[in-house]
Amino acid sequence: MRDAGRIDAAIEILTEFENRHLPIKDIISNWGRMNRYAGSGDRAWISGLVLDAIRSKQSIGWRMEDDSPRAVILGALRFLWDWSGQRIADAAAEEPHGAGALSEVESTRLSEPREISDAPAHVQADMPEWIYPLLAAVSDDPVEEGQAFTGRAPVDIRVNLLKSDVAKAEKALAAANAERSALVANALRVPAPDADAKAPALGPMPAFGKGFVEVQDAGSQLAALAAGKVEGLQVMDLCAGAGGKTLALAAMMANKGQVYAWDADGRRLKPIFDRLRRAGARNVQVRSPLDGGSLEDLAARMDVVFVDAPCSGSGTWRRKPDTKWRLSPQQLESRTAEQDAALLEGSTYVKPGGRLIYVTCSIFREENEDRLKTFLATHERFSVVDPIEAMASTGLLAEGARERLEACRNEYGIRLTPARTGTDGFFISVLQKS
Ligand SMILES: C[S@@+](CC[C@H](N)C(=O)[O-])C[C@H]1O[C@@H](n2cnc3c(N)ncnc32)[C@H](O)[C@@H]1O
Repeated sequence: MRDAGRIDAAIEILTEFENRHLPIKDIISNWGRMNRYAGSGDRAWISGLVLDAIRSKQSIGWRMEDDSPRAVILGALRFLWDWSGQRIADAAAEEPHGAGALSEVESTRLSEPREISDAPAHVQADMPEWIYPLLAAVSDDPVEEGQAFTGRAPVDIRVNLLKSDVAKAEKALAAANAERSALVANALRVPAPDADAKAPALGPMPAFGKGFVEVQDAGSQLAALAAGKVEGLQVMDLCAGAGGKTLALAAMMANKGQVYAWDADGRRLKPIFDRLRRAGARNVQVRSPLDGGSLEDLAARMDVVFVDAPCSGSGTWRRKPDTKWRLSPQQLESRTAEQDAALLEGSTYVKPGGRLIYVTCSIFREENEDRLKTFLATHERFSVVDPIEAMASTGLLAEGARERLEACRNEYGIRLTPARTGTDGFFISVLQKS
């Protein structure tokens, strides 16, 4: 496809998103199914543009004085992809697949947009207006925090120490420009590609197929490290889902001790079996409500219970930018009720002297500090302990990481954000039972 047709397709997809409010991933794959002539390069280019536009759609709409999908896509090309006004005008006017010649007003707005510094704060932060105060409550510079969520995310990789080591993995992924993580000793980072560049295809690389490495955000890896020294212990991953944290925990345990992986929604556990096999993790017992499994026998027996709680996913807005605009106050409220339930349930499996790790990939106080405060008010045997100390005890923090993490600490745990740590947003807390 020529750029003209690709731009028109991006406008069509963004229009569908604005009209139907469905997950953008589904809209893009549906578009691909209906337009089979588009090759993989075209689809990557189009979805790259659409996702960039969605990340910053409010600020672009403000600068263009028009928040229509057409204005936002044209503005994304100008302000994010750095295309000249002439290049955009030529592509738009191209027959027969262009989106239609630019109007005089569009040309003027592309060349002389409004100053973003004059926009209201939530527009500068590219946040829905109702969310901005939630961000402002947890950050000294909410605009900067919000803007950091508009960037493309890098791909972080966890080197599976059950099967490989960092030097070997670095060599195996050299073609993808993988570099060492500044936070986790056994992690690599493939930087996000520039605007219309294609991301390297990591999946087909042998290192992935053989289980030497796993894709996992460094923030998620740090969350697993908060379980501390777990080798030989009895560990429960209560909200295991597809097993991201389970795999990291099993590797930290060097296959010694036992992990019990559970999820209230047994269907979510489906990918875990293949992933465990590939990773060479042999100390994980998956229990599922789907086949009548239960955790009853484990009450008050766990050294560590890991609660990777369901959440709004606000920390992952760089990767799933549509969720920033689709989140509602009602959804946020239901998540907090689920968090209280998961925390309460998890606590029943912790033995005296054991630890309860509470993690969300959300930055909001409502899903983190407030939940912990509520829980601690009625569970006096639990108290907050130092999550950074727990991480450091694994020996897997990268040099210098400790100082960076110290800046993220508060009385309940640590909050990671794209602006502060260059990771997805996470909250990580460690409680100890007396
Ligand atoms: C954030 S996701 C887990 C992601 C997973 N740990 C990973 O690293 O890939 C949260 C999971 O918690 C599950 N869940 C929600 N409430 C639960 C509860 N009370 N007990 C167990 N699982 C629960 C959900 O079904 C969902 O799969």
